[in-house]
This record gives sequence, structure tokens and C-alpha cells, in this order.
Amino acid sequence: MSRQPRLIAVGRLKSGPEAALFEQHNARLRPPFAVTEIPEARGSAGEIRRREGAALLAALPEGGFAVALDLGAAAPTSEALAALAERWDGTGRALCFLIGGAEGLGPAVLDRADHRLSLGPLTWPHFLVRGLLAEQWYRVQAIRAGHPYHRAWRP
Ligand SMILES: C[S@@+](CC[C@H](N)C(=O)[O-])C[C@H]1O[C@@H](n2cnc3c(N)ncnc32)[C@H](O)[C@@H]1O
Repeated sequence: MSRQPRLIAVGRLKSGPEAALFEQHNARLRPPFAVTEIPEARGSAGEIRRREGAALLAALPEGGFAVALDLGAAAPTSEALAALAERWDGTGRALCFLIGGAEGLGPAVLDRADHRLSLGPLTWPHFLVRGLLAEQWYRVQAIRAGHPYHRAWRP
């Protein structure tokens, strides 16, 4: 997991509890996420999804491996996510996670995505999703390294 993953997200995250949650976990990542923020768009819900989607796709590096955070997708276990991470590493492509805004990700982004990842069926605020993803990515690194941060025991 040597290449720096990217996090391309809608919205400007100001200082506060959500930013602190993200920073706390991102600082533990080796390497940490490089964050690109996309301004929130205006208009109808459909226009917002289209405009923000175009900006998200424009921020994707050419050939980037796009993982769209999509609550309608399948939610893996942390161990399954670690296995996916290994597979994604093997592609040699720049790994980019895409997080939508309040109106969600539009079809252009979902169609372009190489993988659609859910963190579970609950809808989370997009600024909180950054922290949740950073924690899970740290957990994935711990699973892959055999680090005791992740305790796999289940009853
Ligand atoms: C407030 S949610 C958008 C809700 C929108 N109605 C939808 O269905 O996508 C903002 C963004 O956070 C991310 N998100 C929220 N909950 C999520 C979950 N459970 N799993 C994965 N991503 C999630 C998605 O990228 C989403 O576009």
C-alpha cells in the first residue's frame, strides 16, 4: 500500500469535530489520503448532482481507479475490504475515493466508478463519511499488516 490514495470529496470541510475525526485517522495512515475538495454546486437536485459529478470526474487523474462511496452498493466486512484493497493495489492504478455531497453522486460518477463501496445501509452526512473512511482505511492497513488494532473475534 505504498502509493498515496486520493480522497476527492464534495464540500469544504471547516475546522470542527468532523475535521478533527478525519485528521486524527488520516494522520495514522501510511501514506495518508491526499484530499481534493470540490465546491458544492447550486441548482435543482439533479443539476447539483450533474455539476458536482462533472467536477469530481475532472479531478480524477487519468487512469485513476475510482471507488465511489455509494450507500446503495454492497457493504463489505473490514476483512473483505482489506482483500479488495490488495486487489486494487495490484492494478497499479492511482486509487481515488469519491464522496458525494448532500444530493449524492449522479449516474455519470456511478457509471465511471471501478468499484462502488457502501459503508452500510445508513445514510451518513458527507463530512462524517471522510472520517469513517479514514478509520476504515487505517483498519484495512492494520488487517493487512497483522496489527492488533483490528480484533477479528466474533461470538
Ligand atoms: C448525505 S449522503 C447523500 C445522500 C443521497 N440521498 C444519496 O442517496 O446518495 C452524501 C454522500 O456521502 C456518502 N455516503 C453517505 N452514507 C454512505 C454510506 N452508508 N456508505 C457509503 N457512502 C455514503 C456518499 O458518497 C454520498 O453521496
